[in-house]
Amino acid sequence: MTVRPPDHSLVRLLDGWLPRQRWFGGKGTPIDELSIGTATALLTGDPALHHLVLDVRQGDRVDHYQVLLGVRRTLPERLRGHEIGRLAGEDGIAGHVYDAVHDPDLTRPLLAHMAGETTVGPLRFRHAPGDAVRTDLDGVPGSAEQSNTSLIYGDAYICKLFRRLSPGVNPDLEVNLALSRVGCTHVPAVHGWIELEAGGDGAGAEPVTLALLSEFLRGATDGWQLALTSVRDWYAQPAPQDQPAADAVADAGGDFAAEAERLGAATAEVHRDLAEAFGVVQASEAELRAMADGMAAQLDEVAADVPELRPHVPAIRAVFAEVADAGPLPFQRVHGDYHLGQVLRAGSGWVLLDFEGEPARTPGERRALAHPLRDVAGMLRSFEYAARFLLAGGEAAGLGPVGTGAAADETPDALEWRAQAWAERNRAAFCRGYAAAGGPDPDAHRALVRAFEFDKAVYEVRYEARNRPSWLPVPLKSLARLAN
Ligand SMILES: Nc1ncnc2c1ncn2[C@@H]1O[C@H](COP(=O)(O)OP(=O)(O)O)[C@@H](O)[C@H]1O
Ligand SMILES: O=P(O)(O)O[C@H]1O[C@H](CO)[C@@H](O[C@H]2O[C@H](CO)[C@@H](O)[C@H](O)[C@H]2O)[C@H](O)[C@H]1O
Repeated sequence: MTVRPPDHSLVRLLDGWLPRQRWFGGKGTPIDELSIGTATALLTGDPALHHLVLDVRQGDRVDHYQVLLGVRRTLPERLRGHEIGRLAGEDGIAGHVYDAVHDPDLTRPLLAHMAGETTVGPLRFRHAPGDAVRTDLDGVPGSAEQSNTSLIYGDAYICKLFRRLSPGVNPDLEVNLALSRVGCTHVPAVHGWIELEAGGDGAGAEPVTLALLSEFLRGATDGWQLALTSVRDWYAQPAPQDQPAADAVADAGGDFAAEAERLGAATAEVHRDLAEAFGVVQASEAELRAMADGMAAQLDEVAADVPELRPHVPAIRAVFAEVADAGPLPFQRVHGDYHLGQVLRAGSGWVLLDFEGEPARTPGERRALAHPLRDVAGMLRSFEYAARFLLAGGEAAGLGPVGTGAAADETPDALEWRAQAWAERNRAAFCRGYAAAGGPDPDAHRALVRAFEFDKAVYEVRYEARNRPSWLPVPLKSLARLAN
């Protein structure tokens, strides 16, 4: 049953709550209008569960966000920190309104809906063909601070609730299903999904993907954590004397290069499987020029918002201009937002997650074909991030100072040398693994990789300025080094 409560009181509560959420993509711009697009009661009684799609207008742009609201007459202590506000019968709701993802009594029913392939109002719950989804597990939100909210159901499943909705099938579901079909071993199995029927939010003919239920890889560690452990070991060692940088990093203990090389190989295998699943086209010179223009347009937009980027604009623009002449290139589906936080080291090897593309991009851009070295450049940037963030922003971001090890008393130049040494060793290992497993050799396409790296770093400047200002020095520092 779909209910459309009169908007005012609930809207007022949500208007104050929404911009404070980590996953809210419109930070930095005031909300001009917030209204309820669809409201679906998934559970009535006490507690009650309401599924809402919020229409959020900021200037000319309207985004749609998914929220799950719990309502209880009395709020148990464990849910107090998640209260959004209280309604006394306005909008047909009486009681404490809270973020339902924190209430296992309300996350458990989502599995039962998927197992039963139910339809509730415009919401359709689905499971993978032949899959008997378990219904006895409570979902609790994962600790990762990400663009979406992931509910973890015991050791079995992880259910990603997409927060900002894109029209049509979400690329994460689309790509994971397609890769599973071609036998790719580097993605988790898909168990189910939730979708909103077309027209429910005015998005068009295809249903809008709301959630993706995947195999939970218990015991797997994400690449960012593994890389940081290695970086900390490296900074904890006394400064090496008279030794080539790569050897010094290798001898420091906790070397990550063998894993980086295996990650490069897994990346090339996924690119091969993406090419098989979705095909490859030759991008013309005009298309390459359009790509370079797109990079330059993002550069101008970000420089307008972030003054610290402006001194580097001419040098970056020159690098982008070069890609227009890179010759016809094979374009295909890629990951699109590839970094160390998107890969898990599981017992079976590296697994790639989150094929949604960059959260700030339009749906069309996220699905756009690209050269696979764009992903390679994303991961190369991530090695830079891992090496640098302790120096540039880690302490401010509460992520631990560099001063825990031998590097504590070193000069800025010596620390810079250390960061470059770690990043270079791991970047080289990743590229070696990628090329050896059949990917296009990054060394043979240096101008292209460089342009993709700059483009990613510019994107990161905007991402950090909006979401984690204390991290802004991380991409700015590497841009300062690369551009000069
Ligand atoms: N299948 C999985 N098994 C175990 N952990 C996972 C799985 N999928 C995601 N995660 C964890 O959840 C985090 C967020 O997942 P991700 O798909 O990247 O979401 P977001 O789009 O919000 O960034 C990952 O960094 C990883 O730590
Ligand atoms: O994982 P998301 O899809 O939410 O990606 C966004 O957030 C990422 C940060 O969580 C951001 O990645 C940047 O920071 C990472 C370290 O936290 C680093 O490994 C990446 O290289 C760097 O780009 C990503 O850009 C953004 O889209």
